[in-house]
Parts: sequence; C-alpha cells; structure tokens
Amino acid sequence: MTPAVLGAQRDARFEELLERLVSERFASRLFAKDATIWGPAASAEAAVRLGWTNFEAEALSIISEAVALRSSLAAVGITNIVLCGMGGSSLAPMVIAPNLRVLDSTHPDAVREALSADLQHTAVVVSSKSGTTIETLSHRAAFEHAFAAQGIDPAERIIVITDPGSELELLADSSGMRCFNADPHTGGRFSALTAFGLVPSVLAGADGQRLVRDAAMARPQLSEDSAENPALILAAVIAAGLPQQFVLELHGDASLSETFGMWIEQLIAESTGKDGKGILPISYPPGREGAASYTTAAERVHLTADLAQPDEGFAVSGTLGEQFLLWEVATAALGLLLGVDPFTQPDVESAKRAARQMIGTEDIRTELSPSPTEALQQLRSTINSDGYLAIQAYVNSSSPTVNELIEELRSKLEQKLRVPVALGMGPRYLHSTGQIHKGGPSVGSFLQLIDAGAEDQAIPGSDSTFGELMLAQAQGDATVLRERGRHVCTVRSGRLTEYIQTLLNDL
Ligand SMILES: O=P(O)(O)OC[C@H]1O[C@H](O)[C@H](O)[C@@H](O)[C@@H]1O
Repeated sequence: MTPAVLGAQRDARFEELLERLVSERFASRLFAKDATIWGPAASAEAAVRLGWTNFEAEALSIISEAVALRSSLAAVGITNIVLCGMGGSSLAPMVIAPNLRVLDSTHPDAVREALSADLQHTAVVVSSKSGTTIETLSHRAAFEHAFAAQGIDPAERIIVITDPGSELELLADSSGMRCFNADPHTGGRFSALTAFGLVPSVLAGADGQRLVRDAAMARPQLSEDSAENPALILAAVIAAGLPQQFVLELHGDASLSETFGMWIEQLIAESTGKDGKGILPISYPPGREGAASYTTAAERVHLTADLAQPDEGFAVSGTLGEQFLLWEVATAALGLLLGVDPFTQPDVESAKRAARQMIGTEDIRTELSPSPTEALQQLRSTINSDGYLAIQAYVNSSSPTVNELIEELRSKLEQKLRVPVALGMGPRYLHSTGQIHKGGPSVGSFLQLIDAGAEDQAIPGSDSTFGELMLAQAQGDATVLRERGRHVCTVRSGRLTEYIQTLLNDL
C-alpha cells in the first residue's frame, strides 16, 4: 500500500499552491534538511528541527533495545506499563499502542487511579524531551514515592526517555534509572518515529518494526518534487481553503486508529497556529456528525487505512507508519504556504509562565463561577458566527462517564450555537491545541469546565498539590487568553457533573 489523498477538491487555488510546492522543490529540500525553506527568521530553529526526515536507522536500533527490555521486564513478572508524558511525549504512543495506560492529567483522581495500578507488576515510562515539564516531573515524583512505599526500588521500575543532557537525564543517571535518548534535532510533535513514540509503544507490545518499515517505504514517494506527492497534495488542499475554511475536521476509523486525530491535533495546531494565522484541527470520536451541525466553513478529513473515497470531504489513506510521515511532511509544507515557522510554539510558554505565577496564590481558589444560565448567555453573546468554541475540560479524563457527558455537551453546543466545538482535556490540550487558541486567528471563545470536587493529592517533594497545579494551569491559560482579547467563561464547580447536566437541559 502507498499513502494517498482521495477525493480532494482541485480548484485553481489548489493547483497554484501545489505548483508552488513542486517548483520550489519543497520535498527534496526538506529531506535534504535545507533549513532555509521557511525564510531567514526561521532558519536557525529549522537547522536543529529536521532530524525526523531521516529516522530509520536510529528507530530500528531503539526498537531492538526496547524489545530486549520488554523481555527482561516480562521475565521478572512486569506486564503492566504506564506512560507519563505530555503532548509530543505521549500522543504518538497513545495511537500506536491503544492498550497503553497513559497519565497526562493533573486531576487528583486521575493521578490516584494511575498510582493504584498493581505496582508489583508495573513499570513506568517517564518521557519528556526537555526534561522540565512540570506535569511529567510531578508524576515521576508521585510514582517514585509510591514504589518506595511498597518496598520496590524505583530505579528498577522507572524508565526515562529524554534528550541528551537534560535535567531529567541527569536525575535518571544519578538515581540509576534506565534512560533512552532521542535525536535532539527532532521536536516533540515530530517525534513519533523516535524513542518517544517507539519505546513506550514497544514496551506495551506494539510492532514497532512494521511501523517504521511502512514509514520508510513511503519516504521516497514523500520526498519527490512531484504533483503526485500525497503530502504536497494534502498541504495544498488544506491551504486552498484558508483563511475562511480554517477548521479541519478529523474523523478516524477502526481500520487505522480512532485516536489518530488527537496526534494530528497537536502537530497541526502547534505548527501552524501562530501570528494570528493557522488551521484548527478538531478530532471527532467515531459516529459524531461535525460539520452537519454548524455553519462555519470546515474541511472534513477521513483518516483510514482503506482506499475508500468518502461521500463528503476527502480521505487520507495509508497505514499508521505511512501516515505519520505523510502528515509531518504536509505540516512542514503548510508552514511554508502559510508563511509561519512550523517548528516553534511561542504561545505555549506564556501560559506555563502564568500558571507558575498562580501556584500557591489565593486567587486560584476564589474566582466566582457563573450560573448555568449566565454561562449560556455569555457563550451566546460572545460567539463569533464564523469562529469556534473550545471546551477546556479539567476533569478526570480517565473516567468514561465524564468523557461521555462532555462529548454530549460538545455535540449539543455545536447544534445549538451552530459553530464547531473543539474539545480539549486540561492540561493535555495546553501542549497541543492550546497554541492556536492563543496564537491563531482571533475568532475563538472558550468554556473552561473545572472539576474542583476531587479530594486533593500531594506532589511528593513539593509544597503544592496536583489539585493546585491543575487550577493554576487552568487559570494561567485563561489569563493569557483574556490578555489576548479572547472571551473565556470559567466554570469551577465541586459538582461539575450536575452543572453540565443543567447546561444540557437548558440548551
Ligand atoms: O516532551 P516535553 O519536553 O515534556 O514536552 C511536552 C510538550 O511540551 C510543550 O507544551 C510543547 O508545546 C509540546 O510541543 C511538547 O510536546
């Protein structure tokens, strides 16, 4: 099988953009690691961000090491793997190994549930490229403490993945933990085919070799300066609808992976959503309608391993390995077509800074919430009819009941407000679509739903708790959004489920 884009609409604008990519020799220059493609201002960063175009040899050697580790863990009875990592350090493994347990939440219940795993048979992968991400470091501290409390040596059970020389690597070395490094010249959201995507997935039983082999087979086609190159076609068809058609609906199917859209969300939103421009990817769960219920212009994409042409929108077809590389190349091409630097995420840091300032202050506990009626009034009066609404849900995302309820709310808001409604689980979305919320087109409204009802959970070695961290993250993001002129309706409730039920009834 070779990857393909099926059913794309080819208008004059599309042909012009495709012709530009071919004549500027975008694809061959990308695979030759030409850092000048995105202009002088972007070239210094690009010079250290193109490692992912040449992935095969390192990936295969990492997979062998991970397979050996999987056997040695199994030999001592460890069959349960938990991954702690945010954004680029967890989204690819979630897609590659759907059975992998991932902790990327600071909600106290989610943390407690992960810690209550059968630790005697568990190993934990702590994954952070920078080695400084607060959620991941807090999860590491919590697991270290939990292992020690059960008389288990944490060094035997915690496996670290990080860039060479990071603080996390130093910590792993000094405490005798196993550490995998990845190519530091590959950014987090482009790291699916490096140690970040592969090690946790292989430990959880996935076939890493097949994934890498599929991607490697697609490489010659994707590096060709040709109007038949599916990555160039994908970039041109998405860019042709801009700026009006900035929403990209992603519908996965069981032939590929139902969660693949979540990985694309981070890749596209962080890479393109800046300088007031960008494409907002919204991943829909199977069976959800999307565009049928709103009026904002959107492109509908069907993600599949089959070769079927969809009734609406277009399909991107290929195996997972092929599609990882295809979307990475298309995203880099979108950077060129939009005139943005695809390798930065300038607005993510601002929310992190604001969250750090909030920790330990009284403010995070005292903000008043609107009643459900007031919240709906606020949303109705601030929604831009050509824009979007994003729900930012700080809830226990590992609870299926909570997820279902929030999905129901998303659907109903979409039908009643007639705009696309994106759904991000906090703090996961901060490392993904959070970039475009703050840095992209200023047409979004935001609904923060914060569950403040859970019993709190200490972060070992720190003065703060997971609950405080979660509140600070929500409020830090809201502060930056408001500074940028976006409307944010913040609901913080000890009875959030009841609150959402009332919203559903009143809509
Ligand atoms: O892997 P880490 O360094 O912990 O980074 C995790 C995530 O952090 C940030 O929020 C970046 O915006 C993401 O692109 C990155 O994937």
